[in-house]
Amino acid sequence: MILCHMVDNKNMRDDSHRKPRLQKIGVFTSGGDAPGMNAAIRAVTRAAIANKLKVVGIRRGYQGMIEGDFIPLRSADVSGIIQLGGTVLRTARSNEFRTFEGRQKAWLQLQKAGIDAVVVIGGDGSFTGALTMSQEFNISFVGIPATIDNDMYGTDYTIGYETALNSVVCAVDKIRDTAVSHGRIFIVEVMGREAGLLALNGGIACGAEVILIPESKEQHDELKRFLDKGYRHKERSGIIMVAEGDEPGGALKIAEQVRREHPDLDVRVSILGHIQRGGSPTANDRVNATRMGVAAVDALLDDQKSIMIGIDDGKIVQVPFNKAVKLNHSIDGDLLDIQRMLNI
Ligand SMILES: Nc1ncnc2c1ncn2[C@@H]1O[C@H](COP(=O)(O)OP(=O)(O)O)[C@@H](O)[C@H]1O
Ligand SMILES: O=P(O)(O)OC[C@H]1O[C@](O)(COP(=O)(O)O)[C@@H](O)[C@@H]1O
Ligand SMILES: [Mg+2]
Repeated sequence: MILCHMVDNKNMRDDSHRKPRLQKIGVFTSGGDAPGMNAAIRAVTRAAIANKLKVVGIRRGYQGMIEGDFIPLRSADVSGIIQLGGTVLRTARSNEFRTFEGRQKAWLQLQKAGIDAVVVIGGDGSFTGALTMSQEFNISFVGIPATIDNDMYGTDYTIGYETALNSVVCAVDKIRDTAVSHGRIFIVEVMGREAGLLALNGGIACGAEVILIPESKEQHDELKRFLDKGYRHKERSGIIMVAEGDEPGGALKIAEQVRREHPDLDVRVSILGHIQRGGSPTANDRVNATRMGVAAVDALLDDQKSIMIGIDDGKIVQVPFNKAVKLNHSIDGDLLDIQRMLNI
């Protein structure tokens, strides 16, 4: 159960309480790109225009904000992008924004462009940056969670996760074909520096024999059990799914260990890498991005600041940034139990 504030969907709005000062908003994407970011940019732009606001696209994340890389966005500018992966506004990881001087430059650029409030589409790092800047300068941010890691507290979905999960499943199904044909153990590494959700659900969906994620150390005993007991299949094949951020290391480290302890096994490594970040967003990613984009503009019009829009149990919610970034999205322990039970 996520503790956060539920919001009703308001189709008929009474705008009389709304602050007249809000005239121009900025929107940008930041951190790792995620399929569905474009659907969110489109929804934010058109919802803002529908509410008589001007919209400015900030290119290349916080780095573009520092450099004043701004473009006006009209309705036609976001035509034909809902189905595109990546982000038309481009993205960046900006070290300069981590400094006070960098954030001050960014604020001066926003002032110069007359931007009153900003929608940030990104992950935990982007929201941490937005929170810090809003505490130092007079600017409001509302966030839309977009990361293939799905590692934000307070929302069941982050934009891009479902698309990435499907990419993992498509890739691993193909790896399974060759693993079985050759009787090989494949150690497949999926993205997630600190988060194992892609590995966990991808592993379940592909029937992986072992799943290794940073959130559960016990899984290494599972790996040992699996390798020691031999195999169900006399073909001696199997898929070991490992999250990039797993201790003591990713797939290459695990492969070294398996080869050392079981030199008889034919082991291969497959690191899926950035293929997981690209591609056309799934229908759900587009719908969620669209709902959250509209809700983000609504929140700014309601004078909200430093909150993330999320989806909890199908409903739009607002979660304070400090909760969304500091608390963890918990892993469903039942899924690990199920995986162990079925792996007999
Ligand atoms: N603690 C921080 N203080 C200020 N800015 C930050 C902080 N953490 C992240 N950022 C900014 O947010 C950007 C995106 O964060 P990152 O962690 O790379 O991606 P994501 O938002 O997808 O988690 C960083 O490149 C940096 O500019
Ligand atoms: O593309 P980069 O900069 O190497 O970053 C890789 C990281 O980005 C991600 O794909 C997404 O992370 P963020 O959404 O936090 O940016 C991680 O799963 C992965 O560890
Ligand atoms: Mg992140």
